[in-house]
Amino acid sequence: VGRVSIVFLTNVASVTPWSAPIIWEGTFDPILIDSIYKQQNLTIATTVFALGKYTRFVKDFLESAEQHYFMGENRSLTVRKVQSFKRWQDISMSRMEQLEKLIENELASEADYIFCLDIDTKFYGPWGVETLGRLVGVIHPWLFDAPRNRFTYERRPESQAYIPADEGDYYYAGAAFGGSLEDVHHLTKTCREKLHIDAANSIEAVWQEESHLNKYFLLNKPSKLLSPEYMWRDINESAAQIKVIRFSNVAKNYAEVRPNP
Ligand SMILES: CC(=O)N[C@H]1[C@@H](OP(=O)(O)OP(=O)(O)OC[C@H]2O[C@@H](n3ccc(=O)[nH]c3=O)[C@H](O)[C@@H]2O)O[C@H](CO)[C@H](O)[C@@H]1O
Ligand SMILES: [Mn+2]
Repeated sequence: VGRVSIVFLTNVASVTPWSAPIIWEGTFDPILIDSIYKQQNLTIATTVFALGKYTRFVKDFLESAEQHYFMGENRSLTVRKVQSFKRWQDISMSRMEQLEKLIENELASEADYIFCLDIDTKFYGPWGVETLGRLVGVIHPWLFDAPRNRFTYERRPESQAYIPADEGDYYYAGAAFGGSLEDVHHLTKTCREKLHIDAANSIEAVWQEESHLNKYFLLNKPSKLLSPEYMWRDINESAAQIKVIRFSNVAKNYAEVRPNP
């Protein structure tokens, strides 16, 4: 009596057209890469914003990060008060300027890498040194499988985030990006400038700073991409390509949690 195992292989691209790696489960050896990075004694900064009712997400974010997000002693947590806004869109967009100033004033000299994450999220699997790189973007969980003509880029030429129909590589999530302090400073500064120009012209990009991030990554190619394992739709959603959910949105009642529609 024999046993037959059937393994379903789902092909995913593990490299971009400009030769940057795309990180999926199976494309790296976590033990080997950990042992290499441990010798470097790196400091990784991570930022999240929690304003208004979004403070409810902080506990699960932090507790799950303790379990799955990098590992190491000497962790420290700093809380800052930031200006809030009436509209959730303004809260979300204002993160670019806050991050730009935070990097300039404090983090540039203190950390080697930074990740900037949404707070309505939770870790479910390992997120480690395989994610480190000069400039890191995450492929959006709703559009990783979609053809380019379905990408929700800003399509109005009046906006600084405009991307014409025949351009664009991937659709990136606004909820997670990172890299070296220098590169992320340049990213946040550029997006802040473009957001201000749009505001002065009374135009708001269709997906706010996520639209500007997508324009930035079109012109400044990320050196590493993370698969949607690193920013998934919801823990209860599955897709054949996703073998491990490492970090996911948590379900939220938009009408109840946001200050405006
Ligand atoms: C998965 C993903 O890529 N999510 C992006 C998406 O919608 P989301 O629905 O994920 O946006 P969201 O409501 O989570 O807002 C983004 C972030 O702003 C902060 N916040 C927002 C409202 C509030 O009252 N208090 C508060 O603290 C909080 O850190 C939150 O995580 O589009 C947004 C801009 O349109 C952002 O680019 C998000 O990152
Ligand atoms: Mn979010």
